[in-house]
Amino acid sequence: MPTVKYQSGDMVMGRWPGSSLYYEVKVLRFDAQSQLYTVIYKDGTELELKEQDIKSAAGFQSRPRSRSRSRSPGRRRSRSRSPARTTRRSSSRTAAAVAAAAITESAPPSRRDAKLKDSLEVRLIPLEQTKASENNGNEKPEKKEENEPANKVNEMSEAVVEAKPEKNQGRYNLRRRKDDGDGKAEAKAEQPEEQEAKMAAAAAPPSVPLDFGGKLGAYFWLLFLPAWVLFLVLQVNQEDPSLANFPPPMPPLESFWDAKALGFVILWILFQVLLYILPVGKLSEGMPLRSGERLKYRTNGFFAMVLSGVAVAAAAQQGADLTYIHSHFLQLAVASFLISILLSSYLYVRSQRTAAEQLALGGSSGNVVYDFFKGRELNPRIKDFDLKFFCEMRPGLIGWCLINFALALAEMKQQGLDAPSHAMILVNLFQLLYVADGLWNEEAILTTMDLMHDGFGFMLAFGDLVWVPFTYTLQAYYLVSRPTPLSPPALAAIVTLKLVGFYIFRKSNSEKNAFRRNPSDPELSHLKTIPTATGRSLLVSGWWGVVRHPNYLGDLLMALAWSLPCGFSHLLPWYYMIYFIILLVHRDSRDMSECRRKYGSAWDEYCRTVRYRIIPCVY
Ligand SMILES: NC(=O)C1=CN([C@@H]2O[C@H](COP(=O)(O)OP(=O)(O)OC[C@H]3O[C@@H](n4cnc5c(N)ncnc54)[C@H](OP(=O)(O)O)[C@@H]3O)[C@@H](O)[C@H]2O)C=CC1
Ligand SMILES: CC(C)=CCC[C@@H](C)[C@H]1CC=C2C3=C(CC[C@@]21C)[C@@]1(C)CC[C@H](O)C(C)(C)[C@@H]1CC3
Repeated sequence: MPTVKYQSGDMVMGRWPGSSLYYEVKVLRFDAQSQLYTVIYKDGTELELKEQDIKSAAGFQSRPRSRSRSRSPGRRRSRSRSPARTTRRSSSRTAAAVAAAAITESAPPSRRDAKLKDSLEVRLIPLEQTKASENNGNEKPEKKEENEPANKVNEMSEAVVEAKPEKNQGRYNLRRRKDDGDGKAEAKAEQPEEQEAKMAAAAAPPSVPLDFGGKLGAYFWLLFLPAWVLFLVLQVNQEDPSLANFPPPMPPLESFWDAKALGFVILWILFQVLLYILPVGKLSEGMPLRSGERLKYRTNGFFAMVLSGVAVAAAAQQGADLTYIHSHFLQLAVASFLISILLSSYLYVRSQRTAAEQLALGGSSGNVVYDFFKGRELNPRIKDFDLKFFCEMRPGLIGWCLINFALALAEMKQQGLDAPSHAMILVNLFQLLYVADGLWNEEAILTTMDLMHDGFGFMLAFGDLVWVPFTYTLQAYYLVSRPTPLSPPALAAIVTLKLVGFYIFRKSNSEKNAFRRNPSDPELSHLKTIPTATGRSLLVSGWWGVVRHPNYLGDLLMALAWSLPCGFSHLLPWYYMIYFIILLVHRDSRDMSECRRKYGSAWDEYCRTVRYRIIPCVY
């Protein structure tokens, strides 16, 4: 029977990930199966540590100032730069201070010091092991610190943690927090029994606060979202869609249903399924799951879009009347809604048989309506067919472009034009570019919130299959019967706005995606980062140092450029802009809570350093 060295409640010294520094921690529990201690740092960060990374407090003393000063020049520079190293107020330092001190330094010392002053001055210094206490392989990191300039120390330790986790495992014997989701590489270095233990520990999703107004909110959204789509579709069909004409008249019930429309929607989805499963294009790896597994995704979205375009053009050539989409918009939306209901019901039912480790952290509240709405299973798959990825990236998204194109044809037909209006061309091209870019960079979706954290339930199924194709097309629908002339300067200004927004959106998304995929990418070596307890780091310069969601900023500028061509006569074409502000502000706050939970004080440090959320100096 193995002995447990430390008991719950013991105050001991725990090693901080990626460093040789020890902090005072409290032992919370010991897991006999995984042989790991869960400990809590003074700032609330929880970690799971192996026994070798825990020492009794007796073997430690405060780091003597003189010793640190007598190190190599690189080391000396590091000491003199960081106020934390010289401020001695107590015998321990918080985990946040480590994160703060570890922001990789490429900025001049004075600027960096000024930035960190706030957070570090009141913090405490780490303890150092006395010679007498066991070393357990701490030599390497110490040496590195001595041999390299201070700014490199953290870069190196991060690179080791993230790019070469196997090595790190050997050197530090640390295990990341169980909810961090980046465990695959560690698993590689472990024995099968250890992996099993780890997976078991990672399995049960911890409870997270309910979102979207909780259980009552879920009832509301379930009713409101379809009703809102119905309202928009009926409203845009009115001759005068102004708010004075609210509510729009309700058409007879039988006009909601058209079997042919359902047939078309099913055909379209099946066609997209076919394109998705074709063994063409790259197989990309998703981010590591809680279990350590990395799923593979066929990222051939751009190819699917091009083939869809060819198929639609061929159908039109054969005499297919695409303006049917305009004249049967409501029926097509209803058919898609039915499919989204069927799909979410299937998802809910199958999630009852899904292993706990495959459930999302939200969506397992036990309340049927909430869980149905939010989605329980993180990555529902039928064999290799990933339902969430497929629905988010294919039928609705490519369908959005098809509908826009059909609406341009409808405009020409209705207004007797030889070519679509400038406004219609702008809206079509802008949104086509947005979708094409999303599909071209399809791999990047694998590092977004929906793919990494959200379960697949009604919200996303409805969002992907109904909301996107039937509300994101509203501007084009609006223009069909409402000619909106644009002067050349207005045209130029709108195009410029779109391009600026697109540049910010693409660059920032690509930067984060590249960093998440390979933190030691040489092209990103100039960026400053904050290490976190999970072993992942946070970008704190570059785009992600300007605001916390630069990608949202770019997206919002693009949304503005989509509405402007429709003019200011009605609020309706501005609906997307208003909705998008609400969606992104809410998404940002959801992401903030999620990151706060994942990264603890390192996240707070990031927020202190990057003060604005979406718009620099404003919000
Ligand atoms: N048109 C539309 O309807 C919609 C478009 N979008 C767009 O989709 C894109 C994806 O958005 P979304 O999924 O919401 O969020 P993000 O792509 O911004 O992903 C957020 C995640 O990025 C990681 N992250 C946050 N800060 C940092 C940092 N400083 N350094 C490194 N990683 C960081 C965190 O995950 P971790 O640390 O776990 O990697 C966080 O959870 C955006 O461009 C958005 O505008 C989104 C919603 C709707
Ligand atoms: C109100 C309601 C039903 C909300 C559901 C939200 C969904 C519509 C959106 C959540 C995240 C999305 C993304 C895109 C489309 C809208 C949804 C599904 C996206 C695929 C659009 C194209 C972009 O290039 C993108 C790939 C970055 C983007 C990812 C997020």
